[in-house]
Amino acid sequence: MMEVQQVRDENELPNVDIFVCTADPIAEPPTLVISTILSAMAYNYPPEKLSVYLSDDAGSVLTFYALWEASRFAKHWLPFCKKYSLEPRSPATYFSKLCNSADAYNPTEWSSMKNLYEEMADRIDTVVMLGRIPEGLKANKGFSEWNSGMTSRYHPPIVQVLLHLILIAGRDQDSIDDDGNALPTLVYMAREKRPQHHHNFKAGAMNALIRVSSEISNSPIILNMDCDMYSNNSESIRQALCFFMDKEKGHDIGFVQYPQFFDNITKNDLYGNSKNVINEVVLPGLDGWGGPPYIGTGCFHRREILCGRKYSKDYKEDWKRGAERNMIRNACILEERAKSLITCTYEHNTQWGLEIGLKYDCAVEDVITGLLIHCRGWKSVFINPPRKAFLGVAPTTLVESLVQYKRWSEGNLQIFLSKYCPFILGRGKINLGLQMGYCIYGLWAPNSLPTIYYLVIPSLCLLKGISLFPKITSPWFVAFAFVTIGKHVHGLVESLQCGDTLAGWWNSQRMWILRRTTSFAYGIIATILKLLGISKMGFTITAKVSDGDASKRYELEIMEFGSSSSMFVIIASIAMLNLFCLVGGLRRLVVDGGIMGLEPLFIQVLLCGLVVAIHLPIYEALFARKDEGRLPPSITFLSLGFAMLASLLTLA
Ligand SMILES: O=c1ccn([C@@H]2O[C@H](COP(=O)(O)OP(=O)(O)O[C@H]3O[C@H](CO)[C@@H](O)[C@H](O)[C@H]3O)[C@@H](O)[C@H]2O)c(=O)[nH]1
Ligand SMILES: [Mn+2]
Repeated sequence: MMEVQQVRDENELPNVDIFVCTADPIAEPPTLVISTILSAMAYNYPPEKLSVYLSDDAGSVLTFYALWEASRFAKHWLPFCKKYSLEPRSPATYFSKLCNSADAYNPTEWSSMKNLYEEMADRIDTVVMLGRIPEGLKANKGFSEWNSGMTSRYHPPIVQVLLHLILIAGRDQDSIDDDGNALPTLVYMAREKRPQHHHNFKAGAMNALIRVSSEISNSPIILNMDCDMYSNNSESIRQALCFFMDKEKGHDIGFVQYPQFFDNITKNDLYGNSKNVINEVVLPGLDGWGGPPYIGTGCFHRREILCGRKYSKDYKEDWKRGAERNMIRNACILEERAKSLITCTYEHNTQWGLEIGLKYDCAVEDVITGLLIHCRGWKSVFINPPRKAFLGVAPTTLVESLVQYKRWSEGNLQIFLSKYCPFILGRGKINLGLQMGYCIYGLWAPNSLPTIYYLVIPSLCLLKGISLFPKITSPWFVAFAFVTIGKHVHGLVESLQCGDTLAGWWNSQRMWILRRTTSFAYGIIATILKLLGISKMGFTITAKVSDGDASKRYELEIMEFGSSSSMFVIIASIAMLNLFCLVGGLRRLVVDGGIMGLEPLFIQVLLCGLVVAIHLPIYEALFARKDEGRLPPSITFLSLGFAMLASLLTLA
């Protein structure tokens, strides 16, 4: 990858727009959001060519306040980053990781910057805790957009240009930093929300951003970042541009996707959240078949392609697009124009969400949008440089992780069952390998059915003494052993090679079982209900914070239950059932047949034993733990009841 990097004339660099989405000031704390924003503003890239947009789906004045603070802090932070070539440029991460000022080049400057940051973060946290902004600010431009009747689901469109170079001459003296250099453009946007109009979640926010930015900066390249995923490498824009601007091959490329990595994964990755194998094996593999899917964050698109353009040999990118800065000196006019593009009714009777912009009505708007781009003839590129480009927040509780996988499996199954199925839509348009690559995810959800079968039926048969698999002495046994051992050894080696630990691999095996029995099963049900028109699509945001004790347990890698989610009933019942079957089955063997009776049931004993072994943390949470994160007694009773019922019915 690095070889492609060419030194270019700085003047040739195109403008770049960065979109950051947030949706809830409680689940996604504004301090987290602005750290992402600041890391994006601080890219090593000519600031007058960079515009950063925040879409706030909560339309919250608290988030706006945080962004306003960030716009002021940026004046000090950006020169500081550039002066010392800091990495990472998210202040929250930088100051939390480099705790020792002795490592800094200039300890006094370092400490004063740290204080400045911490004071700002404190002010923001206080405002968020109180739920209101300081009285004195209310009259300020921007803040006066809010009034008491507004909620996250009911508010007018808001666009506030916080920093914009061209305005310097007029109102905005703030658009230069401490060293007198330009700051990137910074814009706050909250699209209009009314309860009677569906807002299409992140896809709707992205489409609104596309339109608002077209009015303000209109850059040819767009980078999309989730608010919880900061830039960890200030060179990422330049690296991505190497592909788009490559004289020979750049022409075909629609988007450039960086992997998703997380900076809150514990040593043995209890919830199997790290995507090491996906990032090191699967996505590079798909890259060879025409390119990785669009996975929502850390992705650079050409604006035109995001807006539905079909591939053609004659297409010429207008790299100068947006370079003629909007010469309107009055920010208010710009804002009013932009607002008119994000009303609830703007998209009515248009192709937005269908042919233009991100696709609506899919829980994985990113994947389906990327698939459509691929099918319009464009290629994508996967880029994974040694210094990670983006680092995010992975779910820290079991239920969060399961709900996230439910959304993903549901969205991908929905694509698979629709006219957008990669095999149908992609036929003749994309490589068969890529079609199959997309379908791995489409078939996640259906995979729950065989998994549940294998977790329940062989164990119940063991309890009853019915043999389902070949004896150890049978030649067929070899086939079973070969497939099972082969698959798992292969998986294990791959996982270790990609940097997982042995315990991490074991944990991820457990997570796959839990996901298949819960997330994926729910994913099937949700997809069916949606197909029948009984329910509508939802988007449950993943929480980015957890309370004190829960996060301590996360650090210690103790599984977090705590709530009584219906998913836990399934998990606990399967665990209990297998325990009963193992004990009952072994007892039967000892009492009736002695060790000789084991032969025909060997595979089942082994399978059931492994299921019990992998569920050990579940038994602990059911019976041994006393902390708040254990499984609640109601779940213990329910699961005992279900498991006993199933066992008794089997034996009867
Ligand atoms: O109505 C909504 C809901 C979500 N978001 C934003 O979408 C992003 C992703 O949401 P998150 O709860 O963090 O979901 P994840 O499961 O972590 O997201 C992954 O999966 C999603 C699709 O399911 C993609 O949209 C994301 O880009 C991808 O990182 C966040 O920035 C949210 O603020 C909105 O802007 N509006
Ligand atoms: Mn996320």
